[in-house]
Amino acid sequence: MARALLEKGVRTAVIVTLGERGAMIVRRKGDDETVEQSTTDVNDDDDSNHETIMISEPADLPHQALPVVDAVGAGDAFCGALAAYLSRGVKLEQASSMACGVASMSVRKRGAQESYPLAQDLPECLQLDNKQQSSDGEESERRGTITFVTGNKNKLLEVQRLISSDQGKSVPFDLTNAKLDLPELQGSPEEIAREKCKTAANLLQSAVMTEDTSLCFHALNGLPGAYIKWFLDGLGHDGLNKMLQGFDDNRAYAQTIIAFSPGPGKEVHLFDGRTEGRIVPPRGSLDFGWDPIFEPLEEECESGDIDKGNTYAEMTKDDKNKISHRSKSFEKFRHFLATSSGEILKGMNA
Ligand SMILES: O=c1[nH]c(=O)c2ncn([C@@H]3O[C@H](COP(=O)(O)OP(=O)(O)OP(=O)(O)O)[C@@H](O)[C@H]3O)c2[nH]1
Ligand SMILES: [Mg+2]
Repeated sequence: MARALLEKGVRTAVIVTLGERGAMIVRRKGDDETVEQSTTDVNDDDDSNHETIMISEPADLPHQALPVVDAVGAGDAFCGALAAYLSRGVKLEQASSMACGVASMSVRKRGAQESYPLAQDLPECLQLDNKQQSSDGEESERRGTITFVTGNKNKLLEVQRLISSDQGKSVPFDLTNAKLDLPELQGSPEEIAREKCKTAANLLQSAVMTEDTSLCFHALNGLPGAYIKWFLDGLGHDGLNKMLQGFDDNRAYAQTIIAFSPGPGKEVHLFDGRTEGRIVPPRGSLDFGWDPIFEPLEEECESGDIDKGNTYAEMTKDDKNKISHRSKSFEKFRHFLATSSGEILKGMNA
């Protein structure tokens, strides 16, 4: 349906609201918000001409814990809020995420109009544009939104957990999520991360963060590294263990590289976090990738003051976050956001 509407001449994008799952933006590949209608011949059965961007509300809105009581008026709340944000110059993806946030407030009250929040009742991160307009150049008041582009729900959950445990060290940025599977070039983890982040910033025309995780075996000079996803899919936990048979070194490190760009064509900043461990037969919950075969070294556990001898999959999520590759990289990123926020906000608005 969205593709048919685009074919009939919708100029920018079709947005489909998806209830509690947020919303979806469908547009022609290569279009940004200002591009005139494409002349591409669109084939309804072939998705190669379109891109779909999944949008969710900003993480950690204060009302999220409240029960949903009535969905009447939620679509109108979304449309009204979207129009308001767009009219203030907020980009489509960010405006859609914020509009999901407003609609999710409306379903927590009964009725239609009575359920819409007043501007002054909106939480800080949904008031972004008011702040920007009223602050008149005063940077300390301004906030920016960064879109975490990932197709991996477990990564998103861990980063959301890191952010919510970050209260008190807060930075003037809100995080939203776009679920996109981006092409990943071959190369070193740094090269892959840099190119993926550039692609995401161009595609979304906004400030983005991406993250790439590698699992690097010392005995294999760092392989499978960034290609661990395909090795894990192809060989499973047992196969990964077998790859080390014949070596007397089962050590490996997990590495996350967060890449951040304030916008299309802007500099990409990389933040590297590593945790040293051993590859062992699988133990613990099977929720997340290779967690069951990665046992962090004793020194890593000591540094986080957690029990030794467990795989990531046997730890609580909070314990994993105390020592994980992801949390180390995230901590560097958070420090960068905290110490360079003025410059970054300028770059985002330039
Ligand atoms: O057990 C795990 N514990 C972790 O902490 C962890 N972090 C990432 N992964 C997995 O390692 C591969 C990296 O690939 P990756 O960085 O390209 O991710 P992805 O393609 O799934 O998502 P994204 O690229 O859309 O963000 C994928 O198989 C991920 O599922 C992990 N597995
Ligand atoms: Mg990937």
